[in-house]
Amino acid sequence: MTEYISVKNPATGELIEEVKTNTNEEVEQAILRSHESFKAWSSVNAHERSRLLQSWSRLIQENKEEIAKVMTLESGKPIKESLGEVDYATSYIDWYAEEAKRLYGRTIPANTETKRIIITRQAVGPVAAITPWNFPAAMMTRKAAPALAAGCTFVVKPAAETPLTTIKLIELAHKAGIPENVVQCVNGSGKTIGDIFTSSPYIRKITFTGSTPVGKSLITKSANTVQHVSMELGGHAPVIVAADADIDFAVTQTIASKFRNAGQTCICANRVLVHESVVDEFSQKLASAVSRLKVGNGLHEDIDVGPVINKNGFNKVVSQLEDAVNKGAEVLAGNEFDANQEKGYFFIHPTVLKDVKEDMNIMQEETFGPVIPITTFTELDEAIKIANSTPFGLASYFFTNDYRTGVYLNENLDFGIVGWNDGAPSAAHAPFGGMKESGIGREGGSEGIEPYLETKYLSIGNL
Ligand SMILES: NC(=O)C1=CN([C@@H]2O[C@H](COP(=O)(O)OP(=O)(O)OC[C@H]3O[C@@H](n4cnc5c(N)ncnc54)[C@H](OP(=O)(O)O)[C@@H]3O)[C@@H](O)[C@H]2O)C=CC1
Ligand SMILES: O=C(O)CCCC(=O)O
Repeated sequence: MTEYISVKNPATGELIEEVKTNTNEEVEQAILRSHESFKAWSSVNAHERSRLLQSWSRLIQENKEEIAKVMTLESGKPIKESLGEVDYATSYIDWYAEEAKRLYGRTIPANTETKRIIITRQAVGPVAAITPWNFPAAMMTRKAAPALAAGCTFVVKPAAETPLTTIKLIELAHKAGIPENVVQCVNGSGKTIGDIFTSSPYIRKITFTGSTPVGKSLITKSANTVQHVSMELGGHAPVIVAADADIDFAVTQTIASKFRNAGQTCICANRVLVHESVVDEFSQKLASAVSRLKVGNGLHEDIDVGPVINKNGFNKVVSQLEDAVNKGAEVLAGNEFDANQEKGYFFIHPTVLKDVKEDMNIMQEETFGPVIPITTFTELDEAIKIANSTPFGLASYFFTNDYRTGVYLNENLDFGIVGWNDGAPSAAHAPFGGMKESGIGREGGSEGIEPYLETKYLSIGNL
């Protein structure tokens, strides 16, 4: 019997579309097609692969408004953010269309006159990707673009909440001339399809963005087939506001970092540590600005913060808030909800908490919602200790105009991404990824294509 995923608008709970799921056999056939088309695709010359990627990017841009609308409908993010995400998604395709032409090898001087040593790079093989709902376009293209540029074939399983954007982008890839078997989309349960991907002898690499527990299980399962893995997992980003920081700037940047996609990003500000001498000024200015943010259906142009994705996401945030307030946190803004379980929409008003302590869950777990917990520190080392005290190591931020403080913080924070007076560090041309349980590997920049390449060492003898 054919099964369907009901894709619903998280701002209203209304059904947008039913998407047919793929049977296990269909997923296996897609993998087989990926395997069978690998040789031909990896043999296409890099300039041609680059041209095809450029055409894909152009077509996406030509359909930008339509894609953004679909993205807002299925993810709930404000339309201005969806339009921005389309640009962000194509920036990865544009970047890797160029990198395709720069997959250089090298030679190594041999220790005898009768040998030559040549190092070349080749595509790792068919790649399987599992992507999340929070960035339905960009998390796919930042995997697909380097994979295709390197000569890999690619099959993606998008999140059940947001398959429509991905389906549309894959259609456009085919329209751009990338062969249908080279880039494919399958739909269904993450667990079932993840198991098929990780046990397949044809898939040579699995790349995932999502929660840390799922990432860990994919790493474990892919060990059986020794697949390459790239994992972009949870974060718990600290923001450190030093005594000398430009407070107004720190407030603006913290808001930009925190409320993008209603706080549902793995790099958003999650714990704000403010020097005790400036905490009152910072908290008051922050709460006042946060109270002015407009919450609502992301299709309306003036909306700053949309709904959270679903009931599970809502319950997690509410339970963190209850725990914090019960343990003595003070609410400076928000802590209000507009949720309708029956209809299926869940809005959380942007919230600021003060007097947050380390034993509160909100300081230990990723929130994935529009809440800013503020705590204080006296010595810089105390802030560093708190910042580094979780298993996560994705993004961190600090605000200071003192170069010694800045260099010291950068050298002592155990995070893959550090924003110094910068709450928005993401860029296609820079390596994005985490330390510790936040992941393995980097996406973006020249580093982002490395995981899709094997190194081959050729030793020519008897010359
Ligand atoms: N790093 C990040 O950007 C993200 C982090 N998260 C974190 O995870 C929390 C929970 O969100 P949630 O959506 O449940 O995240 P998940 O990690 O469960 O989902 C992300 C993707 O993984 C798939 N998936 C789920 N279970 C498995 C599995 N066992 N094997 C393989 N793939 C699987 C999902 O498929 P399916 O649609 O079928 O569930 C989806 O495509 C959030 O609150 C947040 O803290 C979530 C999303 C992104
Ligand atoms: O939340 C994520 O998984 C990725 C954050 C988006 C970005 O800034 O690249």
